[in-house]
This record gives sequence, structure tokens and C-alpha cells, in this order.
Amino acid sequence: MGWGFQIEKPGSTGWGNTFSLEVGGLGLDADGVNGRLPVLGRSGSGKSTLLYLLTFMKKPRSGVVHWSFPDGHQAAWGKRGLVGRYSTLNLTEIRRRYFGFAYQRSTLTPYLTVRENLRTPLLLRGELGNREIEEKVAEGVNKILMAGQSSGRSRGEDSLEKFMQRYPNELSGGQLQRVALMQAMIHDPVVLFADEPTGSLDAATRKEVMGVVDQWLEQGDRLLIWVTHHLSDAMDPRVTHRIVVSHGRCHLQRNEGAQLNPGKLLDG
Ligand SMILES: Nc1ncnc2c1ncn2[C@@H]1O[C@H](COP(=O)(O)OP(=O)(O)OP(=O)(O)O)[C@@H](O)[C@H]1O
Repeated sequence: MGWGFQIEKPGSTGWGNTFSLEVGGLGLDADGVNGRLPVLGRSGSGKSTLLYLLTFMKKPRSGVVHWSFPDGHQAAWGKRGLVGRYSTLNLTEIRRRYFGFAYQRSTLTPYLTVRENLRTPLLLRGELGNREIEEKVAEGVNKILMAGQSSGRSRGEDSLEKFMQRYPNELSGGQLQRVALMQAMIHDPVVLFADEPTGSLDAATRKEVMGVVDQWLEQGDRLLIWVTHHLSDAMDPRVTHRIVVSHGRCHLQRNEGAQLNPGKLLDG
């Protein structure tokens, strides 16, 4: 195996007595899935819960989640947290350099402006000077705001500078989603996790925003794991596999369009 994740058998996670998800045996070679892995399933099936587990935010009840990264570093996550004997990284390093998250409930900090929210992951990564950080933030905002412009929409009189001074509660749902996605990827993580990252966007803007993610993926040794309800994502010819969450279990399926039952997987 090159790099990717593997969950030991038996493996499970859940919320109290109300929800349990079997995850044992789930795993993948990131090179083998062409850098993109959609997660599909009905509303409430456990897709977000699976993402929390894979990002080391929620502990498994049993089993261990093993990640190996393209640079050879390893990390393992069990019921007591990080498993020291299998990990060459600590949690802070993993979160600052290897993982990026854009979750359904906005990951933006409400009392920081768009600029400050986007600066934070770059500051935490600690590799760039102030000027380079400013340039990256402006470039990032430009990329995501340009998405949507070519489809005839305008951001009105707002200049880039004014937009960067806004607070999250001064953004539309679609703008919020785009800034949150940029925040999750601005520090160039190895794995980008996104929970319905384009749910509030119209089809044209969605395509353009996903184009920004595609550019990030093109540099290689990157993996996008994203929850989606869009049939077009699941059927994308570049997608070789998908995770389907159903009836308390997770399955890694090959992307063979005929097997997909949209009514079962994509509603909600
Ligand atoms: N913090 C929590 N505390 C208790 N139960 C939770 C919590 N978060 C989620 N759940 C429960 O776990 C189950 C799975 O939820 P989850 O959010 O993972 O589903 P989902 O597939 O992402 O749903 P959706 O597509 O609607 O976002 C649901 O029954 C939900 O009510």
C-alpha cells in the first residue's frame, strides 16, 4: 500500500446508545482512488460521524484508525486517542499540516474577519512570513470569489479588500461555504475533508468552486474525502471508488454507475 487509511477490525464508533456505526475493515490506498473519494448515504446514516472519526475528532469504540501519509509519517487513533507506538506525529502536527476540514456547521470563527479566518491556518502552519500570508489570503479569496462571476453573478460593489474585512455573519450562505472551503485548504493539507462543501451553491458556481479543489488535487499526493448528495459527484468518471454509509455500516464501492441507486443514497 502507498498511503491512505485503514481501520482495524472490529471497528465501530457512535453516539451514546442512540447511534452506532460499524467501520472495521474500511480502508483505501489514496493513489488507487485517484485522489477523490465521495461519501454517500441517506440523511442521518452517519456520514459526518465517519468524517469525525477519520479526522481524529471522534474516538472509535473499538478498532484503530491508521493513517499513513505520502512523506512516510504515520498516525493511529484508538479509543484512548492517539496511539503513540504507531504514530510519528502528534495531534497538533496532524491538524496543522496534514488535515483540512470544511464541515457543515461552519468552521469559521464568528469574531474574526474573512481575512483573519483565512490567515489562521497559515499562521498555525508557521512556515510563511507575513507578506506571503497576505498574498496567499488574497489569492485564495480571489479564487473562490471568481467562482460564480463567470456565470453572470456579481459580488456587487464589494471590492476584494472590503470582502476580506467582513465577518462571517455578513456573508451569504454560499459565500460562507466558499470561504470555509478555502479556509480548509489554504494551508495545503494532504487530506481535505469536506461535509457537503457546495450544498448552498448553484450548479455553475459549484462547478467552478470544485475546479479550485481540482487544481489543488492536481499537484499529486493529495486526497479529497467529501460528503455529497450530488449524483454527478458520485458518477464522475474521475471517481474510481466511493464510500457508502448505510444501515450502520460503511462500504468502499467501486464506481460502477449501474450499482448506484439514487433513491437510496442521495436523498436528504
Ligand atoms: N453530537 C451528537 N450527539 C448525539 N448524536 C449525534 C450527534 N451527532 C450526530 N448524532 C446522531 O448520529 C446519527 C448520524 O448522524 P450524522 O450527522 O453522522 O449523519 P449524516 O449522514 O451526516 O446526516 P446528514 O446527511 O443529515 O448530514 C444521527 O442519528 C444523529 O442524530
